[in-house]
Amino acid sequence: MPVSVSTPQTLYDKVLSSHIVDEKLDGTILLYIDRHLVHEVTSPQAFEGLKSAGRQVRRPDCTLATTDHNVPTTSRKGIKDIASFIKEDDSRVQCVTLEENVKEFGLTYFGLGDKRQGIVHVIGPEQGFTLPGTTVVCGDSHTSTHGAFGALAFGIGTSEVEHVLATQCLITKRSKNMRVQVDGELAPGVSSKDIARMSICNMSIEGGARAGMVAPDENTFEYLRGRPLAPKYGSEEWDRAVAYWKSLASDEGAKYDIDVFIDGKDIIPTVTWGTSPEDVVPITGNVPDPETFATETKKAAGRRMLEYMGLTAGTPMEEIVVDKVFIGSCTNSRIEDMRAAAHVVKGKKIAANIKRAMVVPGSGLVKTQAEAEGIDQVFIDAGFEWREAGCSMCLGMNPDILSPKERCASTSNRNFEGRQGAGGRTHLMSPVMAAAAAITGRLTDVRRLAEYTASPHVQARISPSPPVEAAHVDERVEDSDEREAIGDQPLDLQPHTNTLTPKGDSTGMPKFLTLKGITAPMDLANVDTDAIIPKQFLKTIKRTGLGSALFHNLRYLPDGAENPDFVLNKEPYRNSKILVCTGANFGCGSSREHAPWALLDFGIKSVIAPSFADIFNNNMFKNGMLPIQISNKADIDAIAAEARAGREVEIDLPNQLIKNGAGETICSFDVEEFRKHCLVNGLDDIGLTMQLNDKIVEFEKKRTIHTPWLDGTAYLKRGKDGRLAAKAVPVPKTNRGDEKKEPLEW
Ligand SMILES: CC(C)[C@H](C(=O)O)[C@@H](O)C(=O)O
Ligand code: SF4
Repeated sequence: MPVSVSTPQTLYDKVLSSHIVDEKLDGTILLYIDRHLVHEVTSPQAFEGLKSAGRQVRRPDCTLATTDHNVPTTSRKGIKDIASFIKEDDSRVQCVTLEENVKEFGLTYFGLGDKRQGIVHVIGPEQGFTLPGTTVVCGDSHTSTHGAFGALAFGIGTSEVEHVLATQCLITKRSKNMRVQVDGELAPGVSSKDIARMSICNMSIEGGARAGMVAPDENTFEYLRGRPLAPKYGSEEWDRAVAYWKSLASDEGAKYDIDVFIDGKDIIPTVTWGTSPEDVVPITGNVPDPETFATETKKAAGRRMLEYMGLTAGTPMEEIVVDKVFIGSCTNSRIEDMRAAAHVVKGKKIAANIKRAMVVPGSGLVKTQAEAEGIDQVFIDAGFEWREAGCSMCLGMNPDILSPKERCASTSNRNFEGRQGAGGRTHLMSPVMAAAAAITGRLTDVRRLAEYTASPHVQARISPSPPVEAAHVDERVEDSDEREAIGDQPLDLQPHTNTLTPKGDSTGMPKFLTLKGITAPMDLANVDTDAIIPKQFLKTIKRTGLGSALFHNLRYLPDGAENPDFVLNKEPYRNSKILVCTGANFGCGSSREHAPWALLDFGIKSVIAPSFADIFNNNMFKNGMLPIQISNKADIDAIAAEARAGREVEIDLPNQLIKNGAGETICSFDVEEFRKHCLVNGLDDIGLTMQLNDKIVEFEKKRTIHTPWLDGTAYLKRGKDGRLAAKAVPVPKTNRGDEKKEPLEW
């Protein structure tokens, strides 16, 4: 929705300010959410929360659900239903629970029998559900992908999923702006993941950003043309939308907090060597020597990484032999990725030492398109497996996993310990580089493959994707077989708003005032949420019972016995109430709220660290827990010293002080006023937001006037004139605020 301002604004500022429902003096913002994607892993507890509070989904028409993380990627021919198809109990329960929830709440859902099923971050753009200038959220950290369209898109935890389902809003605050500008030509062999819109925005989360955004331009409009949920191409509404989308680019003279300029020719195909996405080197480089790292914490982390990865410092990256190759994930499983990798593979065979090479398209539609282009056969002829859509070996919540010590060339986005399977070793890279590794059997500079540099795909990554024909897309949606296949889905969604019943009661959390107890010390940096709670424990549909799995891979030895060296297995730390970590970026990676749930279930209510990843930080607060950022090294060392001595530490939230067991102050700490208020009073966010229902209704009326394409019945059949069939239920006039306009003019 346009906002008129005189000072130059960034793209982020524009999208943010046009979605503010309410802003408090302390900067707390109630943000309206246009698009909510839902998947099976992070939603069960949210739906359960709605049910127990008797709440509805406020905007079913702005919510889209699919199953992706747990689903097997084996052939789905003859599939009867998800319950008989998924063999693994926990995965099946999670998927079936989602199906029950979408039915109960009337949401659009792409199940396994539907060609439109796929990874949330692939299907959103593919359907035109993701649109420029929108706010997009999902209980998944890689929601940042959708920023490629000029949307403000970010991952949220399960409590926030519940909040958005119930209120279509989210409580947030303003972020800082960083501009990254890549100029000039890209060198040959530099491709998606090294640099490309959706991949870059996808992995902006790995770079520490909450969201990545690219201003919409002709490439964006071309991509969106004819997508089922985009405004109808050629209609007055399309023109109106494009005019608005064009206004979103950052203004001349807009101010950024940080500016980064990169010359395209300096980018070399990049691979990871360690167990954090930041551990990268150019493929032409060597495995680094941790002894050259700046601090003792980094040196120790580097040594551990080399040991885990089975690598020796100084080894040329190109000498590293791989066992498996995975081309897929929300970073790199689109048709452009398939085409680029197939080009490298065409006419060749995978190397004899490759035990398994898999290609997993990001959605059923990507798969269908690739098959129409003969890409599947290129891979199959070379010895690859051609699979069905899903997250697959990116995370291994489904049967696609690495065995211990197996090394994988992977186009996914995270190389954390155990991410692709316990003991598995992941090297992240682009699709063309993974394809090259499959052919040579080792990490390989794709530019060495003779024909490669002459390929149109070398530079194709910065060109627009071929337009999707409108007729083709409409055909998919109107195809009667397909409608049958999804016959049990609530296709005739009603674009109505389930308005809130404002309840005065917003209490619901236990109050947090002071906390005194044993404090466990940790000296690791970048403690990721995969480490806090590994993927196999995400299959629960409950919030409780995860304490025994906390830090599973660090806490237990491969035979299941306790690791006597791990802090939580030692006395007195088995009874810790606080964790102090001296390394930065605690809780990075995935948005899984299971991480704070596991800490809480163990008994830890507060974590003290030099810095936190944003989603994890939010997730702690949403569970009545307190993350405390202490950036002063002397202070955090002093707290860690108390912890190491086995003495109690006290946190006094009302006075914002950390004290030693004797009650002497070690240091003070900052906490946002609003968050403190909620913790101290045990307030529940949803209850608070519900009290602002009038403002939300007011916002929705304006949204309908300014961006009517965001309300909708989405998948209803359209006539030749682009209008929805009579079966459609119009948006209630009271909510549109524009009596004269035809409600269903798409
Ligand atoms: C399961 C989900 C919470 C998680 C995420 O947030 O990223 C997953 O997609 C991942 O990649 O680790
Ligand atoms: S990062 Fe991997 S597991 Fe997470 S959404 Fe993307 S494909 Fe799925």
